[in-house]
Amino acid sequence: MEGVDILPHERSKTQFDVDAMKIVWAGSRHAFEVSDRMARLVASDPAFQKDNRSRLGRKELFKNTLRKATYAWKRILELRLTEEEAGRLRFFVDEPAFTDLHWGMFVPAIKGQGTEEQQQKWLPLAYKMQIIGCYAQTELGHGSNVQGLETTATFDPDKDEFVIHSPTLTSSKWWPGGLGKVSTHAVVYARLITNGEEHGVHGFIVQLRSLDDHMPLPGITIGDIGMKFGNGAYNTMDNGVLTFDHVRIPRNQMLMRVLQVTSEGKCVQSNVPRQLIYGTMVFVRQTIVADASSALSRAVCIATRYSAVRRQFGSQDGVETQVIDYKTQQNRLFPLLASAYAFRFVGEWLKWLYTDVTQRLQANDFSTLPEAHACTAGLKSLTTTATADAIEECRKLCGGHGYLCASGLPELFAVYVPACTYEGDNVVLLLQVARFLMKTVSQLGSGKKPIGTTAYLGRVQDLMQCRCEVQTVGIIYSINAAEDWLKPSVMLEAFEARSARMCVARAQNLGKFANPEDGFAELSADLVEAAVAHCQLIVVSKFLDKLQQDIPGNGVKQQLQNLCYIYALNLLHKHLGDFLSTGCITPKQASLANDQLRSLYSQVRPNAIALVDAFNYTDHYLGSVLGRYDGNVYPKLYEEAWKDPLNDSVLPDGYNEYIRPLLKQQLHNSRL
Ligand SMILES: CCCCCCCCCC/C=C\CCCCCCC/C=C/C(=O)SCCNC(=O)CCNC(=O)[C@H](O)C(C)(C)COP(=O)(O)OP(=O)(O)OC[C@H]1O[C@@H](n2cnc3c(N)ncnc32)[C@H](O)[C@@H]1OP(=O)(O)O
Ligand SMILES: Cc1cc2nc3c(=O)[nH]c(=O)nc-3n(C[C@H](O)[C@H](O)[C@H](O)COP(=O)(O)OP(=O)(O)OC[C@H]3O[C@@H](n4cnc5c(N)ncnc54)[C@H](O)[C@@H]3O)c2cc1C
Repeated sequence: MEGVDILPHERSKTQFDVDAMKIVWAGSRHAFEVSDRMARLVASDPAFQKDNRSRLGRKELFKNTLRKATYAWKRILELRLTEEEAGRLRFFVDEPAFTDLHWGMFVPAIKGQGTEEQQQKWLPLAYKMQIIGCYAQTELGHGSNVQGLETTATFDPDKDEFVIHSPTLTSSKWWPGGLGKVSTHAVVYARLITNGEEHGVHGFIVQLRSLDDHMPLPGITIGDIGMKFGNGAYNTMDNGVLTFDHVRIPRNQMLMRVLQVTSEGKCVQSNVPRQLIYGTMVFVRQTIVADASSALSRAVCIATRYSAVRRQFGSQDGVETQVIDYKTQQNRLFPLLASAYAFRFVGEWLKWLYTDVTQRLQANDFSTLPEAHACTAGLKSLTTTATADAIEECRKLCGGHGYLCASGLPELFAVYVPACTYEGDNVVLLLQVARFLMKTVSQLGSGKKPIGTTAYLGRVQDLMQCRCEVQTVGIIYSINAAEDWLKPSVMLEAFEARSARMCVARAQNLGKFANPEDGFAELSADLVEAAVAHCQLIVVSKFLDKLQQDIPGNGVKQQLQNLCYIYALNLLHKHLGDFLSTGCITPKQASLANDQLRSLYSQVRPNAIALVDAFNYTDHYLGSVLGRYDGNVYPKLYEEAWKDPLNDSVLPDGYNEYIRPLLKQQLHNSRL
């Protein structure tokens, strides 16, 4: 069987209701319908064509993005799309643009950190896009260390104004998306100084450009920071540089929900915790987790379809083997497929957690903010690292053709990989999780019961006193055969015990240092490992929780169960050192886990194509010849090659200047 016949044949082997799975993936029937409608709308509109992106120069590329972003906004208004529909439309347009920062960070920063009055003034302008905003926090010298920012906002009580100033080169704002060429306004983070005293970093709304002619206002120097990794990719975004030379703004443009500055320059702290200044990052990190499952599922969809189409070796009956049938290919691909589903469900849960913490904050309940910070930071780190690695693995899974831009994978990697850095470097974020875990463990002795995602540390409190010996974990007695690994309680216990034991061991080591900060610095690599274990436990437990829900559709739950156990058992295999060294499982049980994993791959194999079809991606969104729905890869790849500008003429530009004289010279030399 060749070409276009392969994927229909694969689909005929499916053992579950794909339409029902599409709804599980989307989150609800309503979400599916909205998403499906928006995907078709974008795919059918030539204005959203994107297949030439990697061939455009920077200026052309950027102008093209301006056209698409403004056209998308026009369509949103014309069609009176809801916020949900607009969000999905943006998703399928699939091109980073200034509007992401306007809607994704500028608006949320004003909503989260502005007073009622400030929201009433600025949000209507932003909602109508009469002003365009960005989020100007990072500087040339400091990104991770927010308290180290150097831009100053000095209050001048005589004029009732703040003076925003960049005192050094390293205080130049550097990186904000949308800043370089488009934004008229920014939320600028600067050190607040009143009456000669410093009061930490706060957000200020600053107008950057004239609303008449778009020229930078006096005292403001502004530009783009230059080309970034990859062709096309994130170069559609005008990440910018910005300096202030004593720029004055009215006092009421400091975002004052957390701290108010009076006209005399007195600072009045509200009852809101200071950490709320970081609230926009919590919001965006949560959206980044949801986005990870999208990027990962996209890469996996391409690699899975192509692995079914591609054949190499093993011709017994004259037909070569589909590469998806090689166990090594399955062992690399299926855990990524499982991760896409796992990240989808943990993303759903995180959205719930974020909504819950936001409602509590509105009611002045700040108790769950530290957990929300730890979860968003940790899961952002875990999912983006895994997704960036997975996209690259998918490229390799597609062999040589994966390296072609036509596969869609190089651009996907280039556009995705900065997610490991923006909104917090992934290691820096794991260190935040580690701090949270160490604090939780240190409070166990005082009888404070951990709640939420750390409740397990309380449940296994007896472990804290013991010497972490093998016998203390119940799973030791529960797993005697490979199938025993398919018990949810066993799996959960294994991950909880591993994480708890790693946390306790790290806490005990920290206790050996006279100065805890010295200990934290010295042991930071170990602490990061404990943070990863904790975050992996969250993902596994949320997937297991999902399976407890009523999931309609023939065979759907069975497939999800298979994927859940593939996700967990593959992690167990990859981190076997942790599980064995903490005495959570025995070597024999580890070997049984591998047997079970292989068996699950065989169960997923006939359903693999349907499991990626359930993502419901259009060919437009996938942007990949290898991942085409119809599997017609070779003719289309051949066709695509001829579209390259190098093939516009038979002789390349430069033939007469370089190739011809070279060949003539060689000929001349050989005759001598
Ligand atoms: C209708 C039409 C719609 C049109 C449709 C369009 C739709 C588009 C929508 C798109 C939506 C979203 C897309 C968004 C696009 C995203 C693109 C990404 C662009 C990138 C942007 C950025 O990168 S912005 C800059 C981000 N920067 C960082 O992340 C910096 C990282 N550093 C930090 O977060 C902190 O400084 C760090 C935590 C590392 C250091 O803190 P620390 O040293 O501990 O010191 P302190 O600052 O003193 O903190 C102490 C205590 O505070 C706690 N804490 C820290 N952070 C937080 C937090 N975020 N929340 C709560 N609490 C926090 C910390 O735990 C300490 O607590 P303790 O109790 O005292 O221990
Ligand atoms: C594409 C892109 C878009 C961006 N958009 C925006 C935007 O819109 N607005 C905005 O304000 N910013 C934006 N940023 C900036 C981004 O938020 C920062 O780059 C990010 O927070 C990382 O900070 P940094 O660059 O200072 O890295 P650094 O902190 O300098 O990291 C360098 C290395 O040091 C390590 N490191 C740093 N601190 C520690 C520590 N305490 N312990 C151990 N290791 C450490 C890191 O792990 C990393 O390996 C963007 C960045 C990118 C790449």
